Amino acid sequence: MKKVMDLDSACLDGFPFVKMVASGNDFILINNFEKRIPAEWGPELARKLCRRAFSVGADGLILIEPPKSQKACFSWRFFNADGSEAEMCGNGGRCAARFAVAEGLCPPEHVFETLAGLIRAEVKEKKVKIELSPPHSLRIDFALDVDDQKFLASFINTGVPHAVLFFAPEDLARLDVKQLGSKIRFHPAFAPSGTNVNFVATLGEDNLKVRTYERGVEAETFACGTGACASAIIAAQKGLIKPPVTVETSGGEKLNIYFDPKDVSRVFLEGEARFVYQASLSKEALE
Ligand SMILES: N[C@H](CCC[C@H](N)C(=O)O)C(=O)O
Repeated sequence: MKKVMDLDSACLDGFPFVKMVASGNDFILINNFEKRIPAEWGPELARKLCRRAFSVGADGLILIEPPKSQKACFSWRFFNADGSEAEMCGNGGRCAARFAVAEGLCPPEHVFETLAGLIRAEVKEKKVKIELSPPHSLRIDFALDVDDQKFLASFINTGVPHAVLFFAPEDLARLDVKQLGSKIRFHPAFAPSGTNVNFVATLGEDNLKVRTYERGVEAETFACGTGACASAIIAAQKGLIKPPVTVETSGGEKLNIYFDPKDVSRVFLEGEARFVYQASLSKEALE
């Protein structure tokens, strides 16, 4: 007898989903308003569906569900590819907002619920702008020893935790992001939750290049929305750039970040969120 905890692939056979991408950060989105997918299945469903080559493949899985509060038109569950549930995802949030409008769940301007708080979204066809939850836990320029290397790091939580380190552009280009990123991601300084790790170069007074090692994907992704915002805020606090900031992501697409350097409680992330395809699950995709 299968417990409800065990994912029942048979009942997911034929279940509709869409694949979306935001600057190379790609996601599987499912309209779970009827709550046919129990919350307990989220981690295992994410691990199975996000596994590239063996299934759909994505950086994360997003379940769109009814809101808990009157202020929002949907709530979501966000799971990284490794099955870990994250409080927030900037690029995933932009995809979710566009998907919710396409599904007829929300008007183009709406609010949705995440574990990091309420997120305000503005959908204008492919271009989506969201306001993050107020960033917190800012720490600028502290020493970080990684094995026998010493780094100057900064930290901020933009819905999820982000460490930020600055490099010269030529050093950033040749950096082994996976090797160094994985060491910092699990560094004791960021225990117990760990952190995403952003490697940043200043390209001009309003232009950054950001490469991100993502917690829960455990790899460099082509873009990280909350990481781009974290990098822009810290660069401004260090006097390196002036907002609005254009962030060049690893995948080559640009993200626009808006905020007042004197009041970083309101941060806006803007970029394209695109539909790649819609399909239905085969139970074999869950084997
Ligand atoms: N991997 C992140 C969540 C997704 C963040 C990223 N995809 C974004 O666009 O903000 C974490 O577990 O903290």
